[in-house]
Amino acid sequence: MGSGASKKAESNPPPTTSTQRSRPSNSRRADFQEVQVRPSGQDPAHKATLSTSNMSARQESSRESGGSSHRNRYARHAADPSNGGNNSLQHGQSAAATSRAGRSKGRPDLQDDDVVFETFVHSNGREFVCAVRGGRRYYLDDWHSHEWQPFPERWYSEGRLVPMDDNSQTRSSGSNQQNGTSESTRHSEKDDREGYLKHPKRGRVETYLMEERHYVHFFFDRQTGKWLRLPIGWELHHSLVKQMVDHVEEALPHWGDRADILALLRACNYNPDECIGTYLLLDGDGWLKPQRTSKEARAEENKDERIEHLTRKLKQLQTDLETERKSRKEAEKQLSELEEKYSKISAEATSAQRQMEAMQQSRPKTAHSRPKTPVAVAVPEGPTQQDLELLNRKVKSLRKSHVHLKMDMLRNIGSVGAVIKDAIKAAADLKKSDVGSQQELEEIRSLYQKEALQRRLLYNQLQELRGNIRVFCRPRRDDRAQMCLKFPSDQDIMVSTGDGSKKMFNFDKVYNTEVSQEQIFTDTQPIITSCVDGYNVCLLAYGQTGSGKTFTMMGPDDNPGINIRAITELLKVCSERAETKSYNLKVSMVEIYNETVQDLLTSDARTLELQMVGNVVRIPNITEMGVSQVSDIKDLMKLGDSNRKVASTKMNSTSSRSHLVLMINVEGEDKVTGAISKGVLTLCDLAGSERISKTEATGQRLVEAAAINKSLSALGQVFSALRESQLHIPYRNSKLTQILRPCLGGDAKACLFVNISPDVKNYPETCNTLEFGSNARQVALGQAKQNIQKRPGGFPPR
Ligand SMILES: Nc1ncnc2c1ncn2[C@@H]1O[C@H](COP(=O)(O)OP(=O)(O)OP(=O)(O)O)[C@@H](O)[C@H]1O
Repeated sequence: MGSGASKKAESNPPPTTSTQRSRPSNSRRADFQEVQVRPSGQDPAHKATLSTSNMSARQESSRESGGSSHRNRYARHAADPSNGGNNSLQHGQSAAATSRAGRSKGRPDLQDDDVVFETFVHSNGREFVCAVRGGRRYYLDDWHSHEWQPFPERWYSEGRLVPMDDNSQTRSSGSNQQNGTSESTRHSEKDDREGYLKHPKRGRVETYLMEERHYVHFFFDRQTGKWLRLPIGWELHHSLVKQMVDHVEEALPHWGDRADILALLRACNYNPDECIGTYLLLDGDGWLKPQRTSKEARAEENKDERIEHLTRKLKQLQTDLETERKSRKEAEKQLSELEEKYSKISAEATSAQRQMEAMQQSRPKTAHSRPKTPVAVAVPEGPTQQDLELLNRKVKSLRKSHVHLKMDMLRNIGSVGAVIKDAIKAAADLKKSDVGSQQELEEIRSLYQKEALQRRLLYNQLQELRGNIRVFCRPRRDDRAQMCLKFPSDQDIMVSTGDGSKKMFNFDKVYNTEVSQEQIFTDTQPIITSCVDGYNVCLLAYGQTGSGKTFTMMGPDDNPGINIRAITELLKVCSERAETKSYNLKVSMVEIYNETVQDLLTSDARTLELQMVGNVVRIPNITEMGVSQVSDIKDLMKLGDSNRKVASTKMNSTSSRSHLVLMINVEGEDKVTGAISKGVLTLCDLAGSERISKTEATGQRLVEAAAINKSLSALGQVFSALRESQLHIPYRNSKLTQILRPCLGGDAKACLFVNISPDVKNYPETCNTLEFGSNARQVALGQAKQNIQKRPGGFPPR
């Protein structure tokens, strides 16, 4: 928001009062103006007038009453959707009402006089920082002029108000939900992530290159001692992945190709529902289906042919079988008929035989007893010889076919027996393999136990690979304060109050109040010095004013902090490697004050512009000073320090209201291979994170507070987005997050110091700081990458 914002405000002048008209247009009054913003329906006589003096008086009374422990970043309570959401803040009065609603709901300590910061997103895409105090809403015309203007009534219908903490959510729930970028960003900068493609059916399709964070599945290769990417074929055997693929396959049974499913699952960041959704959304799209190779097509065609051939063969066999069955039935019928006939004929033959025998017995034995003339004897008609022979032949053939049938039957019974035998054998095998599986299971169990042990050993290595932000907690030494801290272990810290409430936090390292500067540096030394090997490294100090951030980062002259020790150590490491590598150390120092980046290594504290090109942040014209010996460092720090704006606050007369960012570029060239490594060490002393009511901020201090609130909220939003692997990481929400982007973008190593006060009076702020640290600790940036190139010239400039 710069001159453009001012112009817009000028072209739509808000209602002004006589007080406003009378002041010079170029006035740099750093205060709220006396205003008359009359909410509709409010009695015109009931004009609230607010001036610097009465604001201060209100604050003083609020502070003295000891009730104002509200932290401005709790502004979200004021816009609780249940209270009507952002858009329900129709005017100053309702803002106060909402504020009160928020107080009664979530923060009983929220006072009417507390300042609530918001962002007004105008429908034209521009954004303004707003502040609500005492039921009145104001907007900041320009970070440089520090002029708070009364919020124009008509703007309520021209845009929306967003509590500062919820910026990212509102952005993504707005009209740009799909691409995750704000309109304002689009208006103000050309975004090279936007693009389009031409789809044969859908026509022009808008595209956006999301800065997505993805899970990547690795396995540990013992041979190389490295974590390698899991091939799809292996991953399909992983139980968790298998479950996901099963889940998708169950929902989309016709898909069939498990590798294809897994590929889309990977693309959907292992979210089966998203995978199913994507498939269903694009199903039927010719583009989605992979092209068949000619081999696959041939195989497919052959398969169809084969199936057809086999079907034909099967049909033929079925017909043959049917014919066979019929003929067998017929043969059986014939057989039974013949058998019947045979038994009849043989019965007849037997009776004819008997008759013949009887006739022969009754014939006279002598010649005279024999009649002289032949007598015609009536012989009963029986089967002839021919008949008998025919019959015999038939019987024989029947016996033959009977034997055939019997053999067929026996053969069939034999094959059924073989099938049964096979089944029994298979069942036995199954039983055996079941026993085998049990043994295998036992082996796997013991293997798992071994693996679990090994895994514990590999945990630290994994942390390194995942790139979790390492969070160190350092409480300030304060001998006069009543301690509210306990240190159960070197990774745990317990915060307790007099009323007995306790909170436990866990960090990578928790120091006690006695820890030395040297010890602090020793613990961060390996991370810091890795920038000599081409890593981007970032160290941040976060905490309320006076908690020891500057002490930790800069430190006093006789007991220096991380900044000076780090550069000294880098010089030492570089000189140790001088035989094989030549190094070049360049230092830049900037301050981010009121959303303006200022170069601290020029006497005029020049304002710098940031350029975001893809993932790269450029700061053209930034002063870079070479450092070759330890004495250079102190001169450089002094120069930067003298240029730094230090605003006094009541809590700490030297407390800084700006972020100090020290960047050390370490470029090394291998004398043998010519390979160039380029690492950047970013050391950042953040502005105090405390609520503004405690610092009694008015006027210019209020503008500073708004800027600090905006940037630290933006840092928290970046952490949250990274932690939740959101599609859009809102780096562009503040200058601080833009500058820190290379350190929080996925290939750097990051360390966060949460500096806290041990004083029981600071309990709420201490808890807020520790919560911020806990959230940051869950952020995984991904494996840090070395920036090494064979030839110079390929590195993106900062
Ligand atoms: N560990 C410590 N041991 C001794 N003194 C300390 C320690 N930490 C901080 N102090 C002292 O406390 C005072 C406030 O510390 P410091 O200025 O570092 O706070 P800060 O968090 O940087 O505040 P600001 O936000 O204003 O920059 C200083 O006088 C500093 O010397």
